[in-house]
Amino acid sequence: MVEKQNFRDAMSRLGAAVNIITTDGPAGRAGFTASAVCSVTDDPPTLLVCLNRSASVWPIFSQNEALCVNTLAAGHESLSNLFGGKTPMSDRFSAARWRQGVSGCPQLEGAVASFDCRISQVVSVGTHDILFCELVALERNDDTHGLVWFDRGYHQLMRPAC
Ligand SMILES: NC(=O)C1=CN([C@@H]2O[C@H](COP(=O)(O)OP(=O)(O)OC[C@H]3O[C@@H](n4cnc5c(N)ncnc54)[C@H](O)[C@@H]3O)[C@@H](O)[C@H]2O)C=CC1
Ligand SMILES: Cc1cc2nc3c(=O)[nH]c(=O)nc-3n(C[C@H](O)[C@H](O)[C@H](O)COP(=O)(O)O)c2cc1C
Repeated sequence: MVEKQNFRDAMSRLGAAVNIITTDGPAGRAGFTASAVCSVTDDPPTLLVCLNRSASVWPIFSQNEALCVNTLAAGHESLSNLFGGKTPMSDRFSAARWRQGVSGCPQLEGAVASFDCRISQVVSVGTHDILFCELVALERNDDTHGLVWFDRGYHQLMRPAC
């Protein structure tokens, strides 16, 4: 049996993009920071997001039918901390500029990419819900540098100059 702490220590060695997952709809607006995001299939274009059911945002994401995965850029570290902590929702959103995407969910200005999705399926595993998300629209910003969560800290990824 692998201990939880041992698992987390090993998982901290897997670098991952940092994302702010937003939603809006009948249950209201919410957002949280997530590194557990992954591409599932490109036909139809689908990704997954793992959300802890004990998070304050869970009731909102479980009622709304859409979300947007906003992949963070270098410079978004403090915004990531805001959406990853015990911060009131209004403080989280007032710290950045947002547009409304096709799905109605907030899209972060200056994100590396924004994946606007409808939630197509939800599977519960252990403490988390896996949200399968089918793309309805996407935006890319190729002028930004990347941001990775590795070894419990942020690391900026610079694009090489041409
Ligand atoms: N998948 C998740 O739910 C994740 C949650 N977090 C949360 O963010 C905070 C800071 O995390 P770290 O500084 O990276 O240190 P940490 O020691 O809490 O986590 C190390 C690594 O373990 C994994 N992990 C952590 N909590 C998990 C969970 N409840 N379920 C599945 N995997 C989990 C993630 O890959 C994480 O980067 C913690 O409260 C952590 O729970 C962070 C990353 C992923
Ligand atoms: C870098 C980072 C990555 C995180 N990744 C996830 C994740 O993939 N899934 C998740 O459920 N929570 C993740 N969290 C934690 C949530 O962001 C946090 O629980 C969420 O903001 C809810 O907090 P609240 O209950 O105070 O509102 C992450 C936090 C940080 C700082």
